[in-house]
Amino acid sequence: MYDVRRTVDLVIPVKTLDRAKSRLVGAADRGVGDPAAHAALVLAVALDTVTAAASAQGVGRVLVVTSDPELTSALHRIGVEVLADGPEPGLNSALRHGAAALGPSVGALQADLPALRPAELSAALAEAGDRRAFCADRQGTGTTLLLAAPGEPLDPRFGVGSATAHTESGAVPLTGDWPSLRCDVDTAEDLAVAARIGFGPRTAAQFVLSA
Ligand SMILES: Nc1nc2c(ncn2[C@@H]2O[C@H](COP(=O)(O)OP(=O)(O)OP(=O)(O)O)[C@@H](O)[C@H]2O)c(=O)[nH]1
Ligand SMILES: C=C(OP(=O)(O)O)C(=O)O
Repeated sequence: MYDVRRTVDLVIPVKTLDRAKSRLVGAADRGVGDPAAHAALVLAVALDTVTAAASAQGVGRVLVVTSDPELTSALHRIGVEVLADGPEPGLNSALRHGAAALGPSVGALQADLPALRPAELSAALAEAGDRRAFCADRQGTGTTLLLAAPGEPLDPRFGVGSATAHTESGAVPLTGDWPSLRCDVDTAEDLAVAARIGFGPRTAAQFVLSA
């Protein structure tokens, strides 16, 4: 068990399945690039991420911000809350829109963590305590998790170089050894690393299907 002193509501953003994870097109079907195979992979990765996050100690509500109808239906089937994108376009706007619908203690989690272990997310919440904090990706340049201090705005600064941007915004870099929380999948190499950690069941099934 972890010393998780507060409950954090998480917002998880996902583009429409045809636009999301463009650098992974072809990864699920040996380079063919069939749009249906790509959508199925992005869907599986998102569902594995959300399911793991929702079961982590210290996580309260999980809200996915997306305007994708297929993902929305799949999330509703497993009892996950969904909010459509607001009027402002873009990732950080989607995060602010989601955070505004959640409680006083909020965080943002990336949707592309197919090997996520709930215990590693709980450990990150425990290390953060009541501080504004973030977890960098395994390359150290991006961000997989941003936590606002209780009662403070999320103030998300995701995008290229977000680890630096979050540090400059006063967020403490979390230091734990959490390979599954740090392994977001943008490239085929990231997917290979996540596979070695261990995919969640839906993502694993995509690769069995394409084998
Ligand atoms: N709801 C919502 N989610 C977004 C938006 N833009 C990006 N995201 C999500 O935010 C996360 C990071 O986005 P990006 O790094 O821009 O894109 P990506 O889908 O991860 O990958 P690439 O297409 O390969 O760049 C992903 O889960 C995206 O699906 C947006 O406008 N609305
Ligand atoms: C948007 C980000 O991630 P990625 O490009 O890895 O999806 C980020 O790390 O801020």
